[in-house]
Amino acid sequence: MTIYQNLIAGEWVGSDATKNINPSNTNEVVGLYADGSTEDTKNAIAAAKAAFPAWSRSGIWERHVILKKAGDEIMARKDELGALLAREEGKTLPEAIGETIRASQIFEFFAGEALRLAGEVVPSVRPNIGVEITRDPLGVIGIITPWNFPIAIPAWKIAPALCYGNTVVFKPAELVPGCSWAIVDILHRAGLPKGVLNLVMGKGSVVGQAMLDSPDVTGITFTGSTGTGRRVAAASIEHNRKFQLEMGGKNPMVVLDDADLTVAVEAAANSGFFSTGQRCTASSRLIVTEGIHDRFVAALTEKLNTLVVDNAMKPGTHIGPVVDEKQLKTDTDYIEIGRKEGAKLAFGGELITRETPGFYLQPTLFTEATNQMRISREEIFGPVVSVIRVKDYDDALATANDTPFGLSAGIATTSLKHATHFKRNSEAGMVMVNLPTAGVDFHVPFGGRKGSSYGPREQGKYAAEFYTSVKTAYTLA
Ligand SMILES: NC(=O)C1=CN([C@@H]2O[C@H](COP(=O)(O)OP(=O)(O)OC[C@H]3O[C@@H](n4cnc5c(N)ncnc54)[C@H](OP(=O)(O)O)[C@@H]3O)[C@@H](O)[C@H]2O)C=CC1
Ligand SMILES: O=C(O)CCC(=O)C(=O)O
Repeated sequence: MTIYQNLIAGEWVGSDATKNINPSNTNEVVGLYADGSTEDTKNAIAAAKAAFPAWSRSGIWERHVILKKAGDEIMARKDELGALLAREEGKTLPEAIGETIRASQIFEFFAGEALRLAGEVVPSVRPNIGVEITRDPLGVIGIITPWNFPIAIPAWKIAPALCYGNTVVFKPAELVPGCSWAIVDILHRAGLPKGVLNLVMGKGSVVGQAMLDSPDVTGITFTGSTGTGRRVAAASIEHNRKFQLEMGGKNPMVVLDDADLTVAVEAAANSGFFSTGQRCTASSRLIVTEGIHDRFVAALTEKLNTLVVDNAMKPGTHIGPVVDEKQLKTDTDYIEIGRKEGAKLAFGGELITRETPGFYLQPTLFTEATNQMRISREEIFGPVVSVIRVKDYDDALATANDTPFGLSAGIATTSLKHATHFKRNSEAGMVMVNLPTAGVDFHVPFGGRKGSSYGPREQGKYAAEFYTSVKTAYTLA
């Protein structure tokens, strides 16, 4: 089998490799991907540092053309790349193609942003002096991505990093290197100069750690677990480096008595269980007022009965497998914890077998959960959802906000008053009304509050805040 190699200083290198396994069919090896070392990472950082002066002064048309070419090629290959994504991560083929389209749109968006780079000229408070405010690129950006969005998250970090004139060392999650390799290959062929974008696949504890330890990495953007996020933060403070963290969520969806039941059930099923619940924006707490509680639980259970869990590539599958054995164990451990805590298992909870050997788990719904139970407080990151019964809207809002996290939050209601109040008073970075808490647009800010995020927002034009440093220049006229 061919080894998909790392890209360091414009050369494909590496002979040690790790198998990329399909979670829908563990007999299938998706490909062999290079296993980078500390030395490889140091070489990649040195290459990115050497390439920075020229790339930071490159023309905006050159950046536009390269990012646009990448966006166009990803779109032209959406079915093939979507299939690769579904095979390596396990989300269903339609979801995977949708994510691939999103990645293409992100490159197109930042191709446009490259042409819109601008500063400000303002008068000084002193006579005969001009003031210019501009944005400089940071330098070498370390990009560390998780496994759950194998093409969209790399796209929304790489595209702005390059657009604003930074060079990059990129380390994707070891579980899903395929889509990352493909987009780096596309950008390389699109004409990026040597060393501007370096790919080092391999273990977080080796490659990621070497990035954290390097004084030459001037910014790190990270999405993943809270534990690793804290390591990124500690190491970055040590090096006086800018960093941005997107971590977990325990996102609430409030369902009020006056909700449209169909809208509420569709939003809850999508948010809680699609993409196998493996989204940081998933709703894992359904906070339901008394008057609709029993009808909502009955309708949601009926909906769950219709969802097909199977091979991600099979037509008709609604929910693919869990990503790997480790995550499956986390999910089943939490199901056991929920049972012991006294929540009622209203649906699912069992492992299932399918034609192909994979990590299949039934969508799992607990009712009679409290907001203090571990299943309601800790991020599970699987298709496991708790329903928490509350008295009224005020109780629902207080319960929704009573969490260490604050990424996204939703409300299902037909009341303008409650929707408006919830948008204002939710302690989450993203609020959805009558919509799933997951599934966001690519051109507007993405990020949360409290334990979910740290640093400036990602995506849209707000991305400039992380990837650039503001400079104020004074000139005597
Ligand atoms: N907010 C989100 O979007 C996500 C949240 N999670 C949460 O995290 C839990 C565990 O997932 P997991 O994949 O283990 O998350 P991690 O935080 O371990 O992984 C995220 C990224 O960090 C890398 N990494 C791991 N250790 C280090 C290190 N010491 N230094 C630098 N980088 C490192 C990983 O590399 P590698 O994987 O190659 O070792 C991966 O690229 C999930 O159950 C879920 O709760 C997970 C994914 C996404
Ligand atoms: O919900 C989305 O569209 C994005 C979610 C996400 O970025 C994540 O789960 O890491």
